[in-house]
Order: sequence, then C-alpha cells, then structure tokens
Amino acid sequence: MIDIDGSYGEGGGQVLRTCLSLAAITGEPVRIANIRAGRKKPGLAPQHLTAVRAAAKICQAQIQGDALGSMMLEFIPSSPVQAGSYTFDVSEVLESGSAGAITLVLQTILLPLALAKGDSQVTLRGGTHVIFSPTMTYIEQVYLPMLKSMGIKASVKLGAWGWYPQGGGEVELLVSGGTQLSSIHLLERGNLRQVRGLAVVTQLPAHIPQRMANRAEKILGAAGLKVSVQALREKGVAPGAGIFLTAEYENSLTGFGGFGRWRMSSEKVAEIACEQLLNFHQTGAPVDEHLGDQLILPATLATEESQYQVANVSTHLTTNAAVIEMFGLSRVMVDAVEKIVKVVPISHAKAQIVRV
Ligand SMILES: Nc1ncnc2c1ncn2[C@@H]1O[C@H](COP(=O)(O)OP(=O)(O)OP(=O)(O)O)[C@@H](O)[C@H]1O
Repeated sequence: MIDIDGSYGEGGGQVLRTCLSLAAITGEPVRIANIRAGRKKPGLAPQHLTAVRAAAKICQAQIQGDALGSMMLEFIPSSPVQAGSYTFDVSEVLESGSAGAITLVLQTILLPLALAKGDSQVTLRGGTHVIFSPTMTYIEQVYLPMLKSMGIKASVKLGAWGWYPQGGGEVELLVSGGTQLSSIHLLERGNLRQVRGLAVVTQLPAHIPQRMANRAEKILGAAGLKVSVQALREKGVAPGAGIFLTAEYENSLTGFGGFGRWRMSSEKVAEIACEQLLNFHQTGAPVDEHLGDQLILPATLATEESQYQVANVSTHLTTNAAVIEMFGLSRVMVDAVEKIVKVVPISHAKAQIVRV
C-alpha cells in the first residue's frame, strides 16, 4: 500500500487523480489522506468523486472513503484495467447537477485505458468548459495531439457544451488500447503557424460569439499573428459563452480561453484569452504551464527519457512530479532556472506496470 499525503504541495485534486491513474496502471493499492486539504472546501467534490468511481470501475478496485467531502480514500485495484464501454456522469454523485470538469475525469482514466488490452469507448457527462481546468477544446486541440506524438491514439467528440454552474455537457471518448508510449522532446517550439479559435455561445444570441471573434482577430492580427476565429452557436443545457484559442507552432501546441460572465462584455472575454496567449507567445517556450504538469505522467510511462521546456514552473508541476516519484516509476528533475523538465523512467519490468 502506498501512502500519500494529499495536502502535499499544491494540495489539490491533481494529487488524488495522479494516484488513481497510477494505482490503476500498476495495480498498487493506495491510501490518500488529507485530500484537497489545500483548498477552501477540502475533500472530494463531485468531479473528484466521479474520477474515483471511474478509476475504480476500470480496474475493479475496492474503495473506502468514496463520499462527497471525504478527505481519506483507500483504493485497492483487484484486476488489470479492463477496456470496454463505460459511462461516467458527474450528476450521478450530485443529483442537483454539477459543472465538475469531465476533462479531469478523462485525464484520470485515459492512460490506464490506453495501456490496457483492447479499445474503449467512454461517455462522460458534466462540465466541458470550466475555468481552472483544461477545457474540452484544450483536450481535443492540445492535449490529445501532443499525446498522439507519444503514441496515444484517442479522440473526443463534443455532443453538448457544459459550463459552470449547471454542467450538463457530454463527450464521447474513444481510446485505442495496447499503447507503447514513446518519449517527448520539446526544447524548441519552432515558428508559429497560426492561431485557430472558437468563439462559442449556447442559448445566447449570435452577436456575442461574433463580437468575441472580431475582437480576438483584431488583437492578435495587430500583434502580427496569423489568426482565424470561428463564431458558433452550439448545443448546451444552459446559457454560456467563451472563446478558446489554439496556437499551432511548428513543434508544439498550446491553448487559452476566456469565459463569459454576467456584465462582462464579449470584447473583454476575448481580450482575456488573447492576453494569456500573447504572454505565452512572448516566453518562447514550447510547453505551456498546464501541459507542463500534465505531460509528466505519460512521460513516466514512456520507454525512454523525456525532456521539455515550460513557460513557467508551477506548483502543480512540482507537486505532480513529487507524487509521481512516490510510485517509484520515474525520476523527475525540474531545472527551475532553465525551466526544463526531465523525466527518466525507471525500468518498467522492475516497476511491475500491469501491461498487455
Ligand atoms: N487553463 C487551463 N488549461 C489547461 N489545463 C489547465 C488550465 N487550468 C488548469 N489546468 C489544469 O487542471 C489541473 C487542475 O488540478 P488541481 O490540482 O488544481 O485540481 P482540481 O481538481 O481541478 O481542483 P481543486 O484545485 O479544486 O482541487 C492541472 O493539471 C492544471 O494544469
């Protein structure tokens, strides 16, 4: 049994999700105490509880402490990960509905399913575009394409958009099993090819996405970037608005978003997204701060050493690195000055990854 202190470092949900993924992959039982102790409302929130149940389902784990608000979880896998057809719905844990980010549930089970024998199809319901988490657009346009370069074959189809606070979004995830992960090397991002954007509303008038798109094209165009933003009205159970920009460099991808808010102009929403993108662009780094913490797990499971440079060394990155090291599968070295992350997998045979 591996004992993890959930209050370590960032003390957020990612400590839990990383443990769930690695427990499912290795078959190693894990006990996590002080879950999300670093947050205002600690313990398991709907998104985390859904991730716990999803991870448990795919490796038939026995679980204790799987309740909303629980700060302690015991997770004991009882079989190798089973590929198959699954549905996970955040509103099953909170009947009144929740915008708990299903992208984070997706990230919890993606690698276990990709390493399992056979293909999987997963329906996920809940929040698809939620602030402080990767949006489904980021998963589709940044995270999955970057993982594809490491050998992961997976795709998502967005059926309905789910915003805070109602959620109600829906996504179909397809994952090919039997993956052998290869390493990633990203020290040079190359030139910017283009910025693609989606300005989207659900249940709101068409002038809103058009105004977001116009403003973003104007700002990024004035900064000398090649940009094209589509204005769309999409399906969703509640009103919502946002703009999601993907920057495509020769060797890497990144994405940033802005979310509509009561009394915030469409133009301001676009400005927020553009500012983040331009700040990143200026750093010259190939990997954004968020992808930086998310790549450590796949790099740990790869056959060779990985190395990449990030725009910013976040506490999410250093926390995730430390938690992953506790499973003994890799050494993660973070050069805070050069902002270079190096992940050295430790012999997989020795680490007993439950492989195909
Ligand atoms: N704008 C963004 N784009 C991509 N990824 C993001 C973005 N914002 C946050 N993330 C990622 O979402 C994850 C959030 O992890 P965190 O530990 O904060 O847990 P949480 O479960 O979302 O919430 P909490 O902070 O409430 O515990 C991290 O991997 C972070 O990099």
